[in-house]
Amino acid sequence: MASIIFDLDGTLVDSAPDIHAAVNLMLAEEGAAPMDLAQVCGFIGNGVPVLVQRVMQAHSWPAEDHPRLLSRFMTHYDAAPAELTRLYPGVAAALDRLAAAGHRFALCTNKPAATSQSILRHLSIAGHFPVIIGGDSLPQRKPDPAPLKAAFNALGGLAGWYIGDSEVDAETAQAAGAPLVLFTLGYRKTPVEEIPHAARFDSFDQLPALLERLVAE
Ligand SMILES: O=C(O)COP(=O)(O)O
Ligand SMILES: [Mg+2]
Repeated sequence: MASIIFDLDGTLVDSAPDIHAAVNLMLAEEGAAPMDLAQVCGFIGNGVPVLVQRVMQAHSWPAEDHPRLLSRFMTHYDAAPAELTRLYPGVAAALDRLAAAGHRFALCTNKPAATSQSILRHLSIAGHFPVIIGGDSLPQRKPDPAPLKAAFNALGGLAGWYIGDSEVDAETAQAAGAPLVLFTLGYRKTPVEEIPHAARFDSFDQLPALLERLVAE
C-alpha cells in the first residue's frame, strides 16, 4: 500500500480549454483582446494569482488591477469549471485499479481547493480523493514543498509518489524529498529529459503497472 498524490491540471485533467474560456470572458468584459489557447496553457501551473498576473503582463496591464481581475477570472471560471475539461484517457480506470490494489490517493494542486473538488465531482472521480490540498489550502503554494508534505501527512505519512506534469511539480517533489512520476503529455514547457523524475509515462493505461513495479522495488 502506498500514497499516490496527484497533480490536477495537465495531469488528471486537460483543463486548459475552460481556463482559456474564463480568461477570454474576463478580457472581453475589460475590452481587451482575447488570447489563444496555447498562450494561456503556458501560463498554467503556479496557481490562479500567477496566471492572472501573466495575462496582465501580456497586455501590459497596470499591476494595481490584479485583485479585481483575479476576482473576475474566478467568477467566470467557477461558473463553468468543467464544461470543456476532460479526464485524460485511462484516468478513471487507472484510479479504480490502483484503489482496488489498496493504494491511497490525495490531490495536490495549485488550483483553489473548492474549484478542484467541483471539477473532480463533475468528472465523477471525487470519491477517490478524500484529501485535496489546493493552492489556497496553505500559506505556501507549489513549488514550496509544504502542500505536498501536507498531502502525504494527511494520508498517514505512508511512503509514496507524486504524479505530476510540470517543472513546478518536479521542483516541489525534489524539495519534499518525494519521487516524481512524470506524465509527459501535460503542460510542461521544457523537454522531458530536463525535468528531474523517477519514472515517466505517456498513457494512464501504463500507470498501474508502472506504480506496482515502483512499489515492489
Ligand atoms: O496553476 C494552477 O492553477 C493549477 O495547476 P496544477 O493543478 O498543475 O497545480
Ligand atoms: Mg499540472
